[in-house]
Amino acid sequence: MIRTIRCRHLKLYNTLSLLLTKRSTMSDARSHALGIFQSAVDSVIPRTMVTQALKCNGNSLLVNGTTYQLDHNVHIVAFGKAVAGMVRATEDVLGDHVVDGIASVPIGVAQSLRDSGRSDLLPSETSKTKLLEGATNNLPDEAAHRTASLIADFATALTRDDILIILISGGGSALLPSPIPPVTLEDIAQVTKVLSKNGATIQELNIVRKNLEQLKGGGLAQLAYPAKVVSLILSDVIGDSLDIIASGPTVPECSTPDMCLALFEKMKLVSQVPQSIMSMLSATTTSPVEQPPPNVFTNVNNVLIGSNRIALDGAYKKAKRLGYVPFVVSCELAGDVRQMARMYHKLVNYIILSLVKTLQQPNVLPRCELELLDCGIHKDTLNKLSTTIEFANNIQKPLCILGGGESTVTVVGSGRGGRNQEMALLVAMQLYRQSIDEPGGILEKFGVEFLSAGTDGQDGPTDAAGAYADVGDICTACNSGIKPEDYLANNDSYTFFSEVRDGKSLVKTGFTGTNVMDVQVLLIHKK
Ligand SMILES: Nc1ncnc2c1ncn2[C@@H]1O[C@H](COP(=O)(O)OP(=O)(O)OP(=O)(O)O)[C@@H](O)[C@H]1O
Ligand SMILES: O=C(O)[C@H](O)CO
Repeated sequence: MIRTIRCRHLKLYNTLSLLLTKRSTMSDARSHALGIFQSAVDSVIPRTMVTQALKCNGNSLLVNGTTYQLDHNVHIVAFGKAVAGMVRATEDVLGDHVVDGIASVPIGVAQSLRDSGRSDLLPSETSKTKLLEGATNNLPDEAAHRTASLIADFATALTRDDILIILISGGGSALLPSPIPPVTLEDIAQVTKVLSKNGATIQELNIVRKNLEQLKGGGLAQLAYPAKVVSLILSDVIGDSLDIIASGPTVPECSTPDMCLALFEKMKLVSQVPQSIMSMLSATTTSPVEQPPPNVFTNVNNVLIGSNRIALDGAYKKAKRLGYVPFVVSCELAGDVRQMARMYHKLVNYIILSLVKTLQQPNVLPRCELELLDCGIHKDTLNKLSTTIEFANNIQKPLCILGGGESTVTVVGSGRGGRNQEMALLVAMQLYRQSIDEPGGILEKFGVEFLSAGTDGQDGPTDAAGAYADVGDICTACNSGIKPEDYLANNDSYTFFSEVRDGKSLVKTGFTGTNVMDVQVLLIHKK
């Protein structure tokens, strides 16, 4: 239940506003947070990743320790939300060694890239790769199905002299539907909807897809055999499991139909799963599963070229260059957005308590530690953080805490927003409430800025990547009669940030051409 903010504390707001709108500190910290986020994105943009992965020297191509002979024998297959730019970068590196290609990309992607002035993320005019759009609303549809069939035929026609470069990113599962009859495309769309609506994880959803579709779970690599396969993979899943990203079309499969049936039972969804799927899974469990030829996967070179961890590495380096002591709390943060915001609020308190080492209240720090463990932070991480805080304190430098992953929002209201904007608003509100509850407390001795944004540049159905927020945003809102808790209750974080400070707290990067989930930047400095 959202507690009502006590707007009668007007005097205190004004003092806080004054403190928090000290122009230079505010804008410095803000531009630092944005710069750090931008570096995270820059380290996983298609051109950076692809040129690092494909090393060309004359007619030889080195990828992940394996050398390939180039002889105008490269074919491209691509599917996912971020592959248009990956195709462009691959063709730029390999030039006319690329002879043909097919890419399955989301509906409208080409137009929206052109509209936002990012034609550099589209295949060039002379590209050999056909860009085919489909999968409206990230669901498998007829258009994507047709493209998937073309891709299957394309891969099957390759010979041992060919090199197939497969470019994979998040959203690839919906863009490469290949139901095994009698299961139909509609059945696949139906089971996807039922599982997603009932809170199945992406791991659970993709295990089901892999057991029902031909190209998933290593199926595409099997069709391409005996061609040599190089798979460049951009991860949008926590843990970066290659068999889960886009349902692992080039990764050997070890799940079974039994696992799918057990999942439907566990989630009490048996009655909502199409009959053809239930029959197929039940039938396969009783007959031995067909094994792929033994050499298929020795011909496959799967390379993870981008991930949230790689993005956070980029952010870490930038923070260090800007004079912060950086610390990565985790690149696997997941769960409800309120829990994640609570964790960041606890982190702020843990850090500032450690910095001031409150001798008057010796129990506060251990309590804070227990709360963080309770929020899912590992003991090991806390120990390392504690050493980092001490180091920052000794050299009198500000701290930059970095986190990454993907939160979830249960949308109950009719407002506009996204998980990142909602998290930023929640964190700022918790800090604000603390300032009200503890006037003159230790929080006021520190500047705290928080940014949360999606690396793809789009947070929910909005044109913002996320938001940057601090106590000042909430003070400013309250001073203008805007009640943040009303916006939160209506999942209307985008409108909130648009109305406060003329929308300057929204992070707007435009479509970035990559997608490795979300990044948080928390800056803490002594005032
Ligand atoms: N008004 C809202 N406020 C907060 N979150 C919202 C709102 N509307 C939608 N969302 C969230 O936005 C998400 C969908 O947006 P988005 O396209 O960024 O995520 P996605 O489909 O997971 O894609 P990707 O993983 O590629 O970022 C959903 O998780 C949904 O809960
Ligand atoms: O396409 C998919 O399966 C998801 O985006 C996870 O990679």
